[in-house]
Amino acid sequence: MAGTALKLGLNSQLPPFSLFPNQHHSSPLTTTSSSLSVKLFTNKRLQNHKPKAVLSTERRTEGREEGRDGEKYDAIVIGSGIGGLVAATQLAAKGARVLVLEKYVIPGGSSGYYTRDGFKFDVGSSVMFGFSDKGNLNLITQALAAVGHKMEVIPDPSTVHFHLPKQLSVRVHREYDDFISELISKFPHEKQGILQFYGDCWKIFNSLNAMELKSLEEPLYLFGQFFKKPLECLTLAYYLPQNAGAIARKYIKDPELLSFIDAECFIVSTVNALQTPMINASMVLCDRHFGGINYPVGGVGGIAEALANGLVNMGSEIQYKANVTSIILENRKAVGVRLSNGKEFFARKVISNATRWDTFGKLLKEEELPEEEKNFQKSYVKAPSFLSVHMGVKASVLPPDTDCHHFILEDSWDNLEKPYGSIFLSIPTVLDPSLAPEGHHIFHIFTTSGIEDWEGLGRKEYEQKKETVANEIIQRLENKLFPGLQSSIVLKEVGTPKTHRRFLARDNGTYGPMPRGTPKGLLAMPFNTTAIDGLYCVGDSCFPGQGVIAVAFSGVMCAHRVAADIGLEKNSPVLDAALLRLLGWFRSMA
Ligand SMILES: NC(=O)c1ccc[n+]([C@@H]2O[C@H](COP(=O)([O-])OP(=O)(O)OC[C@H]3O[C@@H](n4cnc5c(N)ncnc54)[C@H](O)[C@@H]3O)[C@@H](O)[C@H]2O)c1
Ligand SMILES: CC(C)=CCC/C(C)=C/C=C/C(C)=C/C=C/C(C)=C/C=C/C=C(C)/C=C/C=C(C)/C=C/C=C(\C)CCC=C(C)C
Repeated sequence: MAGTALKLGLNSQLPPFSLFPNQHHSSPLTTTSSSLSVKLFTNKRLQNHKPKAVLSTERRTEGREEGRDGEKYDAIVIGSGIGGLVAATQLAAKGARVLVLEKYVIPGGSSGYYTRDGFKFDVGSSVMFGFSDKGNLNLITQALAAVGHKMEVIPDPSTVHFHLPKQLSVRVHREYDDFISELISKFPHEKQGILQFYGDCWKIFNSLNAMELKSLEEPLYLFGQFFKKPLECLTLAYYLPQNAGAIARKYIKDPELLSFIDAECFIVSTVNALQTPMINASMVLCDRHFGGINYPVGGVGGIAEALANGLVNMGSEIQYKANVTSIILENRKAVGVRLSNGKEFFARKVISNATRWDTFGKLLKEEELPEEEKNFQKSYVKAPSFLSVHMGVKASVLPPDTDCHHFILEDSWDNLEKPYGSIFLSIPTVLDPSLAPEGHHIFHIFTTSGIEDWEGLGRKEYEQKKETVANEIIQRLENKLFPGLQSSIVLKEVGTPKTHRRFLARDNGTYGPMPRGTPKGLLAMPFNTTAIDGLYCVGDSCFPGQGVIAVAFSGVMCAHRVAADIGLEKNSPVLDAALLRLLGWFRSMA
């Protein structure tokens, strides 16, 4: 539970966000995994598997690795973000032999971690959806169970505490009734509208929760679901092209309440409610009360570590410091990948967990951009990146009963979507004190920021700018919530969009896709197959978009489609072709 002692190394381990060369990050597979509360289920199949080599980039010296003639690998996955790891582990659980190639030294991407001076920091979000023990939408729990793991989690009593203009303060309690009563107490004249809007969200959530979630690109499954759960499927089909803001406006008139719903959506989509697909909004606005937000003991990085370990235990492989620089095509079919050191690996299918911009713009740069990708780029732009500040602070700076997650927008609703306009703050040590040395807390602060603000600066100017911008954000937090914050800091690491670009290998350090205008809900979002035969994408630039649980779903869908294509799941080539054409046509209508 919360107080479980986690032995963190005494030596500083430089963080991924440090820009100093020659930094090291100890392998999660050799150091910290034993200290995480990860339980191995009894699973005969897993016990019979012998762990294969990990970190084995040196295994063979010639250019070409095995995998071609004997078809050693059924699939290669480029990148070990949660999207890539879920696709890989789901495939391995179906009996496929998978190779994951990760550029960095540990798994997880945006859901990784780093340690420094006894603090253990989550790289990205600490708000975990899908981590409960009930329903069909606990996709993180299910992904871990597929590799025989279960992580101990700490229930968060509130998802987020909003601190908004005109002193509007709303706490999103775990219990739905408590949240709704608090919201109604702030907007009593909108009681009906509030119940109707959130009621629609529940209709969608309950439909999603009733379904078995698999690839929407696989016709036998999709038609089977329509047959088994017609009402639920029709509900989802009805809401698929709709956005939360438009539905909120059907029921609610008060502009301040509509702005609150914008903020509810912004924290998960980085855009306002009018641009946020209703299905995605419903998923997060309800799961936080249904399964609740649960924090994994030992930090978010433990999820990726457990998945990577599970993958290896099932006889597949993961290699680190394996930077894929191109996807190898033969007769317009993806057959393998080439690394920066010249090594080549071959497999029946290639899955890219790099963003679609990176996949098509960098790994396939010689190719003309396929029409589908042009359409994707017409509908979606890269969301800005983040400025992130990871701090260790003295515990005395926290008022009693401080919540774990906060969203702060001080003066004007107009600033919601502006760079540095609003501030996200997570204090995961409120839930799991073992992440920091005794008497200290972690502050993970982030705010949107574009790469253009950080380019063309000299080294000194860049460092000075990081210090100035971070200090302004910290001062705002001090003024609003934590008197004495500046003087309580014992450790501070600032990451910019350039840092995110470098360490997460995401074009411009982007947070993910953002609709160019008002989208038709999720209709234009591409699934996992691509115009290149044998190449699939997974992660947040695929349906349903950003979010750890969202990319986990994209991993489940991708694994199902690939498994059907390599004969590990039922498939029907005739229906496949018809459905893929139909889905392409739907997307072109968006
Ligand atoms: N600060 C934040 O909170 C933050 C920031 C960005 C993204 N996110 C969230 O993180 C999730 C993204 O998950 P995801 O699974 O889509 O991806 P990811 O970005 O987390 O992981 C992609 C992985 O692929 C690796 N990679 C990329 N290109 C590679 C290459 N050429 N060769 C080898 N490895 C390569 C990267 O190193 C990374 O580990 C989403 O939930 C997103 O919303 C959060
Ligand atoms: C195909 C056709 C055409 C039709 C058919 C119909 C149908 C059947 C349909 C179906 C559908 C489905 C199944 C769908 C599904 C979906 C899903 C699952 C979704 C999900 C989503 C999720 C999400 C979006 C999530 C997100 C999250 C996030 C992003 C988070 C974040 C967080 C953060 C950033 C943190 C914050 C912090 C603070 C405040 C501090």
